[in-house]
Amino acid sequence: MALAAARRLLLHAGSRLGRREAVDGARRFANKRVLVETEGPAGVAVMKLRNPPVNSLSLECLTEFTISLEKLENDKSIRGVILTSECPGIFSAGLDLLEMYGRNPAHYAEYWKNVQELWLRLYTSNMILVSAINGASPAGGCLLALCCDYRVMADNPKYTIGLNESLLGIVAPFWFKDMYVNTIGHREAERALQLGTLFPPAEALKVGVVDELVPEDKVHSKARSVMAKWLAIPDHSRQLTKNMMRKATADNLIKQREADIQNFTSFISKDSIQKSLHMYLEKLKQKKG
Ligand SMILES: CCCCCC/C=C/CC(=O)SCCNC(=O)CCNC(=O)[C@H](O)C(C)(C)COP(=O)(O)OP(=O)(O)OC[C@H]1O[C@@H](n2cnc3c(N)ncnc32)[C@H](O)[C@@H]1OP(=O)(O)O
Repeated sequence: MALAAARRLLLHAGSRLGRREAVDGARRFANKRVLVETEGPAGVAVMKLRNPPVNSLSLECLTEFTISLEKLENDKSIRGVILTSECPGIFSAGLDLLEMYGRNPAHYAEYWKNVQELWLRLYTSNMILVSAINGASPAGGCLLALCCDYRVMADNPKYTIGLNESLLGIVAPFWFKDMYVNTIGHREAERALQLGTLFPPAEALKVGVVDELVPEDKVHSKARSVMAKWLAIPDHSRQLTKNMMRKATADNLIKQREADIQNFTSFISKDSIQKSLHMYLEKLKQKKG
C-alpha cells in the first residue's frame, strides 16, 4: 500500500520536474536513485543509476527504476534508452542483499514482485535498450544488462560481469537462467551458472555476455553510435521482431508469477539460505580489512 502511494507521488513529482526542465531543450527527470536525461530530436534517453555506493537494487531503487521506464515507454518521442551508472566503477551490484536477509516473508514477497516487474518491463520493452556497462556487474547487475538489445562494456579488467548467484549459496531463478541461455547458449550458461562465473571483459566478450568492449572513456560515445544504428531500423518491424524473439521467455514467467514469488519467499526464508547470505555479507565486510 505504502509503496503504491510512493509510486503515485513519484510519478507526479517526476512529471512536474520533467515539465520544468523541458524549457532548456534537453529534458530530464530525476528520482533520488535514477536520473533520466532525454535529448530532443534523436529520441534517446540516458538513464543513470545512482544508488551509491554500489547501485544495489533496493526496493526503492527498483520502484524508481520501474517508474522511470514506464514514463519513458509512455513518451512516444522516446525510441531508445541508454542504461548506465553514475557510481564510479560499478554498473550495479545486483539485488540488494539487505532486502533478502533478516526480513519477513511478506517483505520477501513484496521485494520479489518488484524484481519481477522491473525485469518484465525491461525485457519486453518496445524501446531500443543499449547498456553502457561502466563498472562491475554481478548477478542482478548482469540481469539488467542482459535485458538490453546491445551491451557495450568498458575494457577494464577490474570489472566483471556474470550471474554469480551460486557463489552466494543461492540459485538463479529460471527466468534469469532462460535469459542467460538465450544470450550465451546452453552449454556456456550451464557452466557459468554452476560456477557462478564473473567474467572479466575479454572473456565476457568471447562468451557473448557482452557485444563489444571499448576503452572506459568511450563507453558512452560507443553506446550512442550503436543506438544510432538501431534507430535507423523502422520501429514497427524491429519491435515485432524483438517481441517474436522474447515473448516465450517473458510468458514463461508471466504464467507463473505467483508461484515464483512463493518459491522465492520460501527459499530465501530457509535458515540455511539466510546463513549463506550472512556469511557472504560478512565476507564483503571483511574484504575492506
Ligand atoms: C528461487 C530463489 C532465487 C533466489 C535468487 C536471488 C537472486 C539474486 C540475484 C542478486 O543480484 S544477489 C546480489 C549479488 N551481488 C553480488 O554478489 C555483489 C556483491 N558485491 C560485490 O561484489 C562488491 O561490493 C562490488 C559490487 C564488486 C563492489 O566492490 P567495492 O569494493 O567497490 O565495494 P564494497 O566495499 O564491496 O561494497 C560497498 C558496500 O556495499 C555493500 N554491498 C555490496 N554489494 C551489495 C549488494 N548486492 N547488496 C547490498 N549491499 C551490497 C557492501 O556490503 C559494502 O557495505 P558496507 O556497509 O560499506 O560494508
